[in-house]
Amino acid sequence: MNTSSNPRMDIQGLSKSYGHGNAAIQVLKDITFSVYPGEFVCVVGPSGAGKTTLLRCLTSLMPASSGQVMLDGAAQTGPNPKISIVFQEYTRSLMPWMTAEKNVGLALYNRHLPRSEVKRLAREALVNVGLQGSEDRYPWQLSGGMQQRVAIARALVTEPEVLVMDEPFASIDAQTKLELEDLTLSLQRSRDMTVMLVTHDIDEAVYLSDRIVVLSKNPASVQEIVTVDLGKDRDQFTTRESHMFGELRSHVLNLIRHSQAVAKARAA
Ligand SMILES: Nc1ncnc2c1ncn2[C@@H]1O[C@H](COP(=O)(O)OP(=O)(O)OP(=O)(O)O)[C@@H](O)[C@H]1O
Repeated sequence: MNTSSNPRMDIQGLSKSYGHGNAAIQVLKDITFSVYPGEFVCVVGPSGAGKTTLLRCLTSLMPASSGQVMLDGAAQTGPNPKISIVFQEYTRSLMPWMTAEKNVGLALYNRHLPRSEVKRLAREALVNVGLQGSEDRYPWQLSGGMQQRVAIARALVTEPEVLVMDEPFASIDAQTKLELEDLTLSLQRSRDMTVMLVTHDIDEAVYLSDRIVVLSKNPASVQEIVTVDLGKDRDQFTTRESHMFGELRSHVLNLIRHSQAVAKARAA
């Protein structure tokens, strides 16, 4: 990550309201931050703050009410193949009638590659997420963690510049979640990829991030951007036990508690 270089993604004054007229509810208000090449940024905030709305707007899955998102200096006007997305609900994002290999190959459908090349790339992507030997299995024959690995392979087979993940490990058991966090970190490091990940889990955010964007609520705006100076080499035991990890966790937790209290007082 190099914050002195040009941003890979520049989110400028993004606002979003649902509904119209008197019934309109503003969820995002003037969200502005940049993500730099090779950076791992997590977005956290109170429950229901608008984290998923933010990811949908910045990947153009949904139009923002105002503001814009720049990718490598160009304003985004629709979904961009340089950005891949991994959703929380792998059971709904994988095609149950397709094998793991076919699910991954699906991401390459509009590249007009020979079938043999799609097969080769899909198999290679599955190897990269530790699923060699499962290529011909269907999603329902795989554990939740394995299904999410397929979804990650499908997101990475197109070699995106930016990987956007919306609570990707929220429905995964605790042990597998740690493995998938480390898998994501190692894929990000080896490809020098830019990752933006939304999570409810503050420990996960501190463990994975170079910086954490903490959102407030009602409407969501950027409360603080926390730099995580834990170095590049992270380990589920030693990193999480370090003094700095504990301090960062407390700081982020306090920010979220504060914005939750403010939102509650405003609503009262
Ligand atoms: N399509 C929609 N139409 C109207 N309101 C919506 C829509 N999608 C989300 N909302 C509302 O916007 C607010 C933010 O929702 P969003 O899912 O973005 O928050 P979140 O921070 O991701 O939530 P969570 O913490 O539960 O994951 C919520 O009040 C939600 O009810």
